[in-house]
Amino acid sequence: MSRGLDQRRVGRAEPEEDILSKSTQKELPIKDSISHTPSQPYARVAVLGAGSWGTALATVLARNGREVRLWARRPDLAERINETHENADYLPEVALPNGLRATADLSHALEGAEAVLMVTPSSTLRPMCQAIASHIPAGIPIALACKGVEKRTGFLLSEVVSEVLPGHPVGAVSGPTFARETALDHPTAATVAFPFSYADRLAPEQSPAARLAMSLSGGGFRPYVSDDLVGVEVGGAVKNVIAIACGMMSGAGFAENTRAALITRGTDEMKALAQALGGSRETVTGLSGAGDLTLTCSSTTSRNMSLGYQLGQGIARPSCFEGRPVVVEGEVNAVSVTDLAHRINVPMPICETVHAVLHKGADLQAAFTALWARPIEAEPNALDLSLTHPTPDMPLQFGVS
Ligand SMILES: NC(=O)C1=CN([C@@H]2O[C@H](COP(=O)(O)OP(=O)(O)OC[C@H]3O[C@@H](n4cnc5c(N)ncnc54)[C@H](OP(=O)(O)O)[C@@H]3O)[C@@H](O)[C@H]2O)C=CC1
Ligand SMILES: O=C(CO)COP(=O)(O)O
Repeated sequence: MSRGLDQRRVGRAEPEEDILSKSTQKELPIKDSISHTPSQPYARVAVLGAGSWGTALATVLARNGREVRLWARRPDLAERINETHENADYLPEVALPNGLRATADLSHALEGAEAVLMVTPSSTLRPMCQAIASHIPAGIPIALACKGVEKRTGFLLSEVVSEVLPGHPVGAVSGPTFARETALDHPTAATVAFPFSYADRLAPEQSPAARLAMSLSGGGFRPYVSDDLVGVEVGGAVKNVIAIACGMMSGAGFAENTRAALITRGTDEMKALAQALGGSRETVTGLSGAGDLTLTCSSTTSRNMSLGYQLGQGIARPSCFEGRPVVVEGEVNAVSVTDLAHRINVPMPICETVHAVLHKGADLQAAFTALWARPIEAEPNALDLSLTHPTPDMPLQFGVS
């Protein structure tokens, strides 16, 4: 039984700070005996997924001197990337570095890799892990660059990896990082998170988080390191759902006050979920939480914001993105995040509202009117209040700018 599933059974988990301080106290003699030599970047990295984000991360790694094998699902795309040094399907007109080679053969992609990045949509993670199981040597660190919660199980994506591929350190790379800007080397910061314990007899500098951060670091790409994987993963999964809410309200004609309220209250929903799963509320105020939420809620470059915006304008789902299939993680994660929140009794009213509109046929205007008319709450939730909204039946004035 995985750690997360245990926590979901018993409800609220022991706070991360307590776990860390206890283990640090116990492990002090080990900590003192570890030598802190400089961190070595990984020489060769496999990036699985040649969509926009996989290609951007592979570009950063290769530009910073790593040998990179980029796995593309379609052999023709792999061939075109190698011939033209461009991924015209996902990042047109971005020159890809020489150290980046694409392949459609998973065993070839993983051959000699010292670390692996998983960058296909979250719903494909479990089959991807199953597909690589016989090709990946034991102990190779696996970092998630996809964002989400698994729908059927309510597992964080790291728990999916640990279940299918036990024995690998599992972490994540997450932050406010639009793929195209990252590939073009615009100044970008992100968090690299792996759980850390001195009991593993590694100095922090030798941890997978530090080594992967060193591997990515350079040019415009500035990584930060964290050991709160739960907090980092929760931010990445939830921010996409909140961005859809932001898009819906913007598309329906509301402006900056509304966006700021949704970003702030959305951050609170992330904090509550992270804490309930054993992560830290503080992590959620960092790049992978509030940082990514701010980015994603700020422009229709975001596919999640854009979907919400179109729905808020009254465009029917099949016509959004001109009918093209586009990966919108918040759409599937509106279901998985709210299901998980129900299981462990965490109120997430914005995510609930998005879920109701996307998947339960709720009317967008009525659903957001109800969201705004909820009983008044304390901020932060220290006070035990019982205050009803004074005008619960007055609808929001949609369409008035
Ligand atoms: N784009 C961005 O700016 C960022 C994205 N992310 C996250 O990265 C993840 C991937 O998104 P992104 O790269 O943007 O998506 P894209 O739509 O750009 O690319 C999707 C990729 O996944 C592949 N794929 C689709 N279905 C499957 C499947 N069933 N099995 C294996 N591969 C599949 C596609 O292959 P094919 O071309 O053959 O269909 C393609 O390579 C998401 O979780 C997203 O949230 C995180 C940070 C930034
Ligand atoms: O995660 C992202 C930026 O950090 C990309 O957001 P979208 O999937 O909404 O485009």
